[in-house]
Amino acid sequence: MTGLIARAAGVSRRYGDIVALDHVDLDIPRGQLVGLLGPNGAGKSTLINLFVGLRRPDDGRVEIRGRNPMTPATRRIVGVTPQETGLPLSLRVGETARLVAAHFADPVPPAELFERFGLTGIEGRQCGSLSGGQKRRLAVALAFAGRPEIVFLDEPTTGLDVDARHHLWEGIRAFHAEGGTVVLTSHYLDEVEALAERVVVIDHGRVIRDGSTAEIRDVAGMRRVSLTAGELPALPGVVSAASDDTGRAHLMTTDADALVRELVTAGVPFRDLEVRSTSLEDAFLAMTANDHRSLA
Ligand SMILES: Nc1ncnc2c1ncn2[C@@H]1O[C@H](COP(=O)(O)OP(=O)(O)OP(=O)(O)O)[C@@H](O)[C@H]1O
Repeated sequence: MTGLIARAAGVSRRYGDIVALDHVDLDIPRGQLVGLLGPNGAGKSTLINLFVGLRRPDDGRVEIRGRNPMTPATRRIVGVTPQETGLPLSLRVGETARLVAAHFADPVPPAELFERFGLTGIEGRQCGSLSGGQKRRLAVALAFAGRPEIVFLDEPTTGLDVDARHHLWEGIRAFHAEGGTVVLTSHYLDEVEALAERVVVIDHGRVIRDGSTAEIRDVAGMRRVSLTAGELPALPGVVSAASDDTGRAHLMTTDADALVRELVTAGVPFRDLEVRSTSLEDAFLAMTANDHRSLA
């Protein structure tokens, strides 16, 4: 089946005076792996809560496969790991997995799920005795138990060490490779770069950018120009400038060629010039900084 699996159309959600989402439009085609990126309080979790039917929008419409996410039939095709996971602490890991599996007609056998998410060997442990990282991995694994069509993962790898993160990534990638749709939020920008094919940047309850990971980087078009020099004159096109402990200057610019030409024209004595493309994190910071500036 192709086409859209999830849609938010003109969605707003307020909590008292706080506008958590402000007229958000977002279409998610079946099979896509989408990263939602944004600073704390941007509205990412609120959007996920609407998609999984935990809350209703104040305005607009949210649909999963064209239907209300709150209906039981729709919930059965949706997997979710919320930001804060409440596992039954006195149940064993295997029992918990079987309990979750019992809600579905054709669940993934727990052993297969554990294998996929690197949890084999802890089936007999009580959930309450697991480390924070193990609890997190179990909670994420359980989102896949019912062979969902779409999975929403709110900061799936928070608090995990590098190995555990990579194990989870493999599980998520395997689901996606079989045609599953994934929407994840993350504060780890390398995670979004590593997993997602599409990045939706949310800030102040609005979608401020929507594109491929490469496009998002290009939109900001930022380059980092690093050099060792004495006092630098005012240079056009420099978005931000900083120097490190060694006195090396790092200039963020949207036009590295023009900046280098300007340095030469101005007769600035410099050495060890380096021009690098920026990480998504740098681009993201530049984007939100630009947006805030344009509002000023
Ligand atoms: N139940 C609630 N009651 C009141 N305000 C809320 C509630 N849930 C969220 N908010 C507010 O709505 C805004 C959006 O919050 P949300 O949790 O969706 O952001 P987020 O992008 O997921 O943030 P984070 O990255 O910190 O998890 C914030 O200002 C938050 O304080």
